[in-house]
Amino acid sequence: MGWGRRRKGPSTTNQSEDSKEKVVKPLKSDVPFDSNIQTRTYSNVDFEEYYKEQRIVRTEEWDSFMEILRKPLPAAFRVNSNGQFCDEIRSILENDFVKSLQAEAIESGELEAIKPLPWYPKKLAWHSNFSRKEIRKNQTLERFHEFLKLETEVGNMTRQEAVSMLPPLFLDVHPDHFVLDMCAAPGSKTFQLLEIMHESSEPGSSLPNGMVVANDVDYKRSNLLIHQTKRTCTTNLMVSNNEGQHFPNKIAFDRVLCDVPCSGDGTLRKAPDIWRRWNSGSGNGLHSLQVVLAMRGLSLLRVGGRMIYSTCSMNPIENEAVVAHILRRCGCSVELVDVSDMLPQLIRRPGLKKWKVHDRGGWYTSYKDVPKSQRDGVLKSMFPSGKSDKDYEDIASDESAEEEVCDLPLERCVRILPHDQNTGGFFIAVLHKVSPLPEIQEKLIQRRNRNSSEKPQESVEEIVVEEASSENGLKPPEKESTSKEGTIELAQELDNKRKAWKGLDPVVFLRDEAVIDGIKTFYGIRDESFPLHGHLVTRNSDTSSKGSVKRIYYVSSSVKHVLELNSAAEHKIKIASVGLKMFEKQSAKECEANSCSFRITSEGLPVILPHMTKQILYATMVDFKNLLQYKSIKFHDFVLPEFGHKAAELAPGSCVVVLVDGIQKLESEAVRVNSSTIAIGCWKGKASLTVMVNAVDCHQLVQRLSDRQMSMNLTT
Ligand SMILES: C[S@@+](CC[C@H](N)C(=O)[O-])C[C@H]1O[C@@H](n2cnc3c(N)ncnc32)[C@H](O)[C@@H]1O
Repeated sequence: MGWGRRRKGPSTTNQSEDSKEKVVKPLKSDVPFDSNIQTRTYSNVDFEEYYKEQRIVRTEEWDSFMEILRKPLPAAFRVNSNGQFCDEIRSILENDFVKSLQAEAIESGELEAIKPLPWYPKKLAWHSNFSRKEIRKNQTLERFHEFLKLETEVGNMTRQEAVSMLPPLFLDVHPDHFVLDMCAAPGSKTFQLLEIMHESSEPGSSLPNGMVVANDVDYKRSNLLIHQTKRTCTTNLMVSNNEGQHFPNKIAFDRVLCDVPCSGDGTLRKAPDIWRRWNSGSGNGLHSLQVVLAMRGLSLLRVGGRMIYSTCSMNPIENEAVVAHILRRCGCSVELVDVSDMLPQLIRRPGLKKWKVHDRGGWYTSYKDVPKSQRDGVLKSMFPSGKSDKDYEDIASDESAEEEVCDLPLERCVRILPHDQNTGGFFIAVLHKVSPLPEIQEKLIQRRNRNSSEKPQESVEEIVVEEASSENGLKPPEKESTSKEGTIELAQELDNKRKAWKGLDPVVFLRDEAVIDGIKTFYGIRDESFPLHGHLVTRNSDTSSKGSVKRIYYVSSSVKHVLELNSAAEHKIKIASVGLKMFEKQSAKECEANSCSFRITSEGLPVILPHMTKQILYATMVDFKNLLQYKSIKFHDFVLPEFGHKAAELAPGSCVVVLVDGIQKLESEAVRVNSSTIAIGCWKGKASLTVMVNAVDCHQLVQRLSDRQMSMNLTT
């Protein structure tokens, strides 16, 4: 609301007496000459007036609601359930930091310094009563800060707002699900979705059959996501840069997370600058985009699938109004799910059934009161009844004078308010697709009538996908190419479309048989255990000027399938990143005869190790720790000479050193790899073994191994 741009309030327009009564007086900032410049950082008169009017809390709660909004948000973090040290980290939190930070908590008037979030499974998510700023600045908290920093950097923990952890939990993701995260960046929920998907798979067992497509229109924010999700070491992720509302309708997803762009006033405690900028226009301005994103999400959802619509805003125009509108559009084909039995420890409020709409002209309780001049910005879908002028004509005037109440079961929506459990504000609606959307059904009937004599009967689901596909010019592939030949054809086709997306290199299946066979032979990888053909991809940017490949990524069968669909659909999905970087070319100088020029990357190691039968060394703790500490050790300098001999005998080049418990296991041909196996990538040179792990990971590993030894000493 800028200076000199005020419009007339509705009370000055030509309206009936009835409607005048229902128009609430304008906000203070709409009154002429009342400055909208906020002098205090933590207040905004418009905000207060708006939410009082919307009655998002009871009058007697108002002060506690406002009080907590002015307090910094406590830090929250999650332990990565797939991390190698998950149990250790949880135990350090429970047994060390809960006690050692307690004195600090008492001093600052809190009962507990850190505690597990009661509603998050397996004590994996924690809440600290200190804000992120306090943790950074306070000296006593320094050790805790260092711990959080290091474990976050190596991927064992993730800092994430408590409320932002909710949508992936409500989504109920299984390992075989195809999941679309429509507005995914910077990616904390994508990370969590992948964790949930991988949770039940042990290293060595097959990769999950499902996958996550993490889409965001903003490529810069997507880079944050790519960086953040690197730590999950997943082969089951594709990152794309499409507009969510135009996401190609080729794949029917089992789950869709629609965490839409919003005004974000639920994050006031974390981002206090919102106090200064807040106005009701932001929510109104986003409503239409939120609706189209949610509608697209539902059309991409397979029948029987679940979608979460979520925002970090408290504004009903971005929340209940959007949900009500999409429910009205979808009729009986979509249900709002009652999730009151999920996460019983979570304190939540029901969705609102009544709200009003505000713009620069003032407040409106129903669409018929909105002057024509304001109707560009105030839409009928923003109101509880969603009625148009025509609809109002059909109802008796005394009935239409009543305050609008939405007749949909919006109480099933989940509202999280900051003062209920010391969090940010959040909104979640869980939607279940019962049948194809009415718009699709309509087309289906028309088409059946047209083609009934010519075409064999198709299943509804096929037609939903096809129907949606034709909208985007997408056609199903003739058949899935699984053979080497098929892969080569696909790669050639992809090559022909190199310029498909400006600024993004196309994904190309690796077809160099010599490279693939070289890798398989050198590391002893058998096709029946871990097929490489058809699963290795690269990009132009990962190819040298002479055409030789520098980086090779591994994609799961699910991702491979989507790549093939996308290829058949003329690359409508704009792929920013795909799969897991597994092999990287070493410079010619480092590669000797009998060696493979591709080393295994740190992120690829956990995935490929269970399938390797060659280039593995087994080290005891002392030599393993020495390697981490000194980075490079001559063969004859290892504490256990036998280990040095084995290292000397190994083929030169990339290898893996696995930590084993006792000397007797050094002989073992293959240590069974499980989630607790500790291994590092190394390079076997002429006279020494060199660690190929970055300094931070080395430091963290030494730290964890020391902790482990210390706790073992204590128990013996
Ligand atoms: C609330 S944030 C998402 C946060 C994310 N889900 C997470 O947990 O880290 C909304 C995101 O939507 C993206 N966005 C905005 N308009 C979009 C559109 N039309 N299609 C897809 N993404 C969009 C923004 O770039 C932003 O990253």
